[in-house]
Amino acid sequence: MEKQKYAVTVAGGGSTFTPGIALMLLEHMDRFPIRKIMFYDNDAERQETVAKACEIYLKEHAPEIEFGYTTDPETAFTDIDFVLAHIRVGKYAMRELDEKIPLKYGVLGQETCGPGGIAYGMRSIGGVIEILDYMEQYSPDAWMLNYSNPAAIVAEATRRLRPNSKILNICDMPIDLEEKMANMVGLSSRKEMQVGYYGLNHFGWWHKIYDKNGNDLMPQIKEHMKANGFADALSDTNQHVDESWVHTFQKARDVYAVDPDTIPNTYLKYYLFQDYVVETSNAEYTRANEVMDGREKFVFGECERIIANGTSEGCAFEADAHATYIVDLACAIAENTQERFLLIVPNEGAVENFDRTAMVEIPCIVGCNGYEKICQGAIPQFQKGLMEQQVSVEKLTVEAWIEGSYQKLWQALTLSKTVPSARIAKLILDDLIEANKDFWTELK
Ligand SMILES: NC(=O)c1ccc[n+]([C@@H]2O[C@H](COP(=O)([O-])OP(=O)(O)OC[C@H]3O[C@@H](n4cnc5c(N)ncnc54)[C@H](O)[C@@H]3O)[C@@H](O)[C@H]2O)c1
Ligand SMILES: O=P(O)(O)OC[C@H]1O[C@H](O[C@H]2[C@H](O)[C@@H](O)[C@@H](O)O[C@@H]2CO)[C@H](O)[C@@H](O)[C@@H]1O
Ligand SMILES: [Mn+2]
Repeated sequence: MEKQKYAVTVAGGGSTFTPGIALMLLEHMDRFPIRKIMFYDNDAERQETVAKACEIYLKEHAPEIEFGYTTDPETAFTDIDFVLAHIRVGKYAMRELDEKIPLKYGVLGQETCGPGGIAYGMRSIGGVIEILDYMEQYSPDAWMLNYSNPAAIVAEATRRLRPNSKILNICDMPIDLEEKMANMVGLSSRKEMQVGYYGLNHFGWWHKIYDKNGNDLMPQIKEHMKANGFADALSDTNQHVDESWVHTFQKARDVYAVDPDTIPNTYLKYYLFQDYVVETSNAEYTRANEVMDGREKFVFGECERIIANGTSEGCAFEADAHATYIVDLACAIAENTQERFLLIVPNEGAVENFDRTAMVEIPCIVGCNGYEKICQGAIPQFQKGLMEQQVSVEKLTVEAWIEGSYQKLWQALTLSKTVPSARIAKLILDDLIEANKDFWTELK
C-alpha cells in the first residue's frame, strides 16, 4: 500500500529559516512523504523572494510536490495536514527595538527574555492565534507545530484562549544542547539519551540523563560543564558560528556553577548574570543587527541569486539538519510513533510542587492523539523560586494582552528578574508602548 502523503503550510514563509526547513523536508520524504507545500506570510514582498527561490529548488529536486505561496488565508490553510509556524510579528526592525530600548535604561535587551521578550509576546499572541484560527476554519483536522517566539508567552496565550486547539509548542534550544551533551559523552546522537527536564521555555534544567542501557551520564556531562560549559561540544547544526553564541555556550559554565546538581538551559544566563549581559552588550549593535547583517543578508542574497540564475544549482542553502525534530514531531502525530519530545504543555501536576496552570517545558510522549506528559516530580527550592517569578511575568503579560491592561504589563516588567525596579520598568514600558503602537492594542 502506498504511504500517505502530507500537505504542509509554512506560516512565516518569508522567514530566514524557511529555505533550510524546506530542504530538510525534502531530505526526509522517505519517512514523511509530502504532496503539497504552501508558504503563507502577511508580507507578500518578503515572502515572494524566499518562495520564488524555493519554487525553483523544488521544481529541480521534487517536481512531484505541489507548491504555492500566498497571503490569502483560505488558499494557505485549505486541505492541509500540518502548519509549521515560525512567524516574527514586527520582523527584525521590532526585534532591534526590543533589544535596544531596555539597554537605554541599563536593562538587558534580548529577543525572548526580559522586557524585549515581553514586548515581543505582546505582538506575537495575536499573530499566532490568528493563524491557529485560520487552520481550524479551513482544515479542522490539521495540527499546528509552533516554534514562533516567545514560545513561553505564546503557549500561555494558547492555553488561555484556545485550550482545545491542536497545537504543539516546541523549542529547538534543548535539542541543540542535548546534541552537545551527547557529543560530550561520545554518543553520536541525542536520541541515544533519555532525559529528565523541567522548566519554562528558555528557562529550564536537565536533572536526569541516561544512555539507552540506563547508565547515568550526568557525572561525565557535569565534568564538562564545570570545565567548559557547552563550549567545545559539537552539535549537528552549523548555525551557531556567531561570536555571541560562542560566548553563550561558554557562559553556561558560570550558570552551571550556581546549581551543580542540574544542567542549565543557556537562556538562564539572562536571569542569573543579567549585569554581565548588560556590561558585555553594545547598545548600538545588538543581536538583531548581527542577524540582519548575517543570516538575513545571506538568505535573501542567496534567494535573489537563485532567482536571477533561474536555477538552484550551486546554491549555498543546506537542509537544516537541526530542524529534523519538526519531521520527527510530525511523524509522531501522523504515524503514532510515541517518540519523546520536550514540549511546552500545561503542568497539571507533572511538576508536582509548581502551579498547575503553568505552561511548563517537560518530556512528553507524542502520538496520533497528541501528547502524554512524563511527570518530573518535585523540583528544588532554587528552581521553584525562579520559575514562580518568571511564570508570573508570562501570565501577567498574557493577562495584559487579553484585558488591554497597562497596570498588568507594568507589573509583568516589574516582576522580571532582569528589571531592577518599578520605576525603571515604567520607563521601559512607556518607550515600548510608543515603539509598538502599530502592533499593540491601546493599554488602559
Ligand atoms: N522555538 C524555537 O526554538 C525557534 C528557533 C528559531 C527561530 N524561532 C522563531 O521563528 C520565527 C522566525 O524567525 P526568523 O528569524 O526567521 O524571522 P523572520 O523575520 O525572518 O521571519 C518571520 C516571518 O514572519 C512573517 N510574519 C510576521 N507576522 C506575521 C503574521 N501575523 N502572519 C504571517 N506571517 C507573519 C514576517 O513577514 C516574516 O517573513 C521567530 O519567531 C523566531 O523567534 C524559534
Ligand atoms: O539570535 P538568533 O535569531 O540566531 O537565534 C535565536 C533563537 O535561538 C535558539 O534557536 C537556535 C537553535 O538553538 C540552534 O540550534 C539553531 O537551530 O539555530 C536556532 C536559531 O539560531 C532558540 O531556541 C530560539 O527560540 C531563538 O529564536
Ligand atoms: Mn527557543
